[in-house]
Amino acid sequence: MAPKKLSCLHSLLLPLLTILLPQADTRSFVVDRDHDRFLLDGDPFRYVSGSLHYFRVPRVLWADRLLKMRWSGLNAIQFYVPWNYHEPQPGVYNFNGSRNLIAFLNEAALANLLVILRPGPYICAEWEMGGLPSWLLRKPEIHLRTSDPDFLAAVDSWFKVLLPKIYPWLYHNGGNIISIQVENEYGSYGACDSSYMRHLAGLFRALLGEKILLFTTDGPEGLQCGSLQGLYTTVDFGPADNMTKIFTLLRKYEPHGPLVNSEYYTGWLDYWGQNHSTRSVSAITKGLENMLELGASVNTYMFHGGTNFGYWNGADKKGRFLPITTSYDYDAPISEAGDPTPKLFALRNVISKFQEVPLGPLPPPSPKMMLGPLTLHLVGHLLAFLDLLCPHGPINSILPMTFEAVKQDHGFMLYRTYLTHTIFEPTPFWVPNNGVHDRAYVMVDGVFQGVLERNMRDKLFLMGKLGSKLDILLENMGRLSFGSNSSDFKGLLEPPILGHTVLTQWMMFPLKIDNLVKWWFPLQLLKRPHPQAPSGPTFYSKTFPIVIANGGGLGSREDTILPPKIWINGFNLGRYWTTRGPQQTLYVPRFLLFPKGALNKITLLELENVPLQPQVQFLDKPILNSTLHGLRIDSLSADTLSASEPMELSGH
Ligand SMILES: CCCC/N=C1\SC[C@@H]2[C@H](O)[C@H](O)[C@@H](O)CN12
Repeated sequence: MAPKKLSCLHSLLLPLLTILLPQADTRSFVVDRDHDRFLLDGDPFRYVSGSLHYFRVPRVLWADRLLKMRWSGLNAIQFYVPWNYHEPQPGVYNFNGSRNLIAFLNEAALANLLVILRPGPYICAEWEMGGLPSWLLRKPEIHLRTSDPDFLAAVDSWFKVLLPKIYPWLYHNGGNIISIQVENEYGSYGACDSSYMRHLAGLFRALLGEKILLFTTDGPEGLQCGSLQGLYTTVDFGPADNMTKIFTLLRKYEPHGPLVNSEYYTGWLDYWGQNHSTRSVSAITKGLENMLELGASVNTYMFHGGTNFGYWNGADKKGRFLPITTSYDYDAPISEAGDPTPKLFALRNVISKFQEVPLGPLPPPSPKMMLGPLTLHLVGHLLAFLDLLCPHGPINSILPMTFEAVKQDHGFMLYRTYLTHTIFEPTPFWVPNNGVHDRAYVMVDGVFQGVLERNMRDKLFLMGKLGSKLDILLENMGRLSFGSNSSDFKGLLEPPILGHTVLTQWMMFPLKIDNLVKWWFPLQLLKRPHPQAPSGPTFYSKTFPIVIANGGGLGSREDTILPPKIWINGFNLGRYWTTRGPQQTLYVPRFLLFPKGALNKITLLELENVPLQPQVQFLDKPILNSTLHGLRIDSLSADTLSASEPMELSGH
């Protein structure tokens, strides 16, 4: 291994690793087409891999998850590299903390796991914009995932930073990366731009050399456009699919060499408002055994899903816009909270029939904590903090501007205009062409009027006086991560209409909500309550000590599960939607909570039905499968939730 920077323990291990491992010049991972297999250092090799995404797991928990995956019998892991996670602004790079890709590779090496790396540039993964940075859309005409020169220039610039970082970690250079995927299910995109794929392949070869195995992954329907001469073709499918039929089709692209399923689905993703997805243990284990009996190499997607913290969830479009939930539990063998499930033991049992699995006990599930209910106090209406939320003041324009046009990547923007005449009767208010992307909380003179929502609710009825202030708080709920048009612009895409009047003269306030919560709220002891009863977007908070009756003393801080959407000590836990479900709780890793002696701070932003005093409860079990479909909030027991519409928080 050639890790760059190791802890002292790792430095002690390195000489040992060097002795035990073959020297870099004898290391190889290749396709043996004569025997339809891989060879690792010249010996027959089959990988049984699992996907986990470092960008969905706090760094402090990486080693725990990787140990559990190794113990499960996996000999490799597969993960993406999200471009937008590491290049937040053009030319600005972040590989620190939970973004430290090299540290994650090192943790995988220490867990004795090989790596199948998928750097994109597009990754899908139900991640915000499929991993592409939204600042690409500042050129509105850009044609993503094609040989569009503007797109390729940005891709080249990004990969010239990323790929040299991983070069030392290629297996034949002494690292643990055995193969690298080019793009992701390109055959499903619809552009079918082979010059784009050839450009990527050339770039990877130029920056990574000729030895590393480069491959593609597509569903069976995408193999035609997704595969490319010189890249090893692999396929993805789940337990309900016809393995024989799909592998037969794959053989048309790879007549010789090992069969590979790069994404064998152990579960599935969740959308807000839809039922929680599950996949049966028996179907999954049967399918895995059938593939292993064929000698195929398999990556289980996901083995550990994790969480879409902050604003990082993506979205799909299936007739209508469907944001992905904060939880990426995926019904995976390791739960979102990091706990082994029966599915893990069942898969380990199958794997043990084909290769050695580590002996010894599996780490037990992490202890969970219950606390509360805690009653939050009202801090103030969102509009009362506009000076702190938008310190640079508004941007003025005759027509409303998108998030991308004002360089607001995530979260919220406030659109403001003033009525140019009095509206005496309730009058239709709407945005043409489904132009609300994605949810709009409408206020007149600070009084909440209702919500417009993309594909769901397109009209309100308003009244107001000449000069009344019309405020629209616009929520970006995550950009499309799959499908043929990922140029998913956010904001008011058209000027709203009130009656027969096209509303113009807009002020745009890009809101830095996370800065307010992280820096100002702790400092600003003053409250700025509503001039009237709570109405519309409102902040609440609560400080509290952690007292864990755990053996009488103050036990270690445990993981816990919080109902509504929330910030904990400034960390953005993600989105939450009580009236939609299926997710009713949010995962709170224990490292976010301060032990005794320090006060923890919960901050909540309610957007719609704002209670006087919402309550939150720390639970010791997640609730990911209760789609409420219009059930009233107060019909739920107090120990699950009391918050109404949840809200936004920024990236971490
Ligand atoms: C039927 C739609 C297939 C889209 N592909 C999906 S949905 C879940 C997974 C992840 O998004 C993964 O990132 C994709 O490569 C394949 N896949």
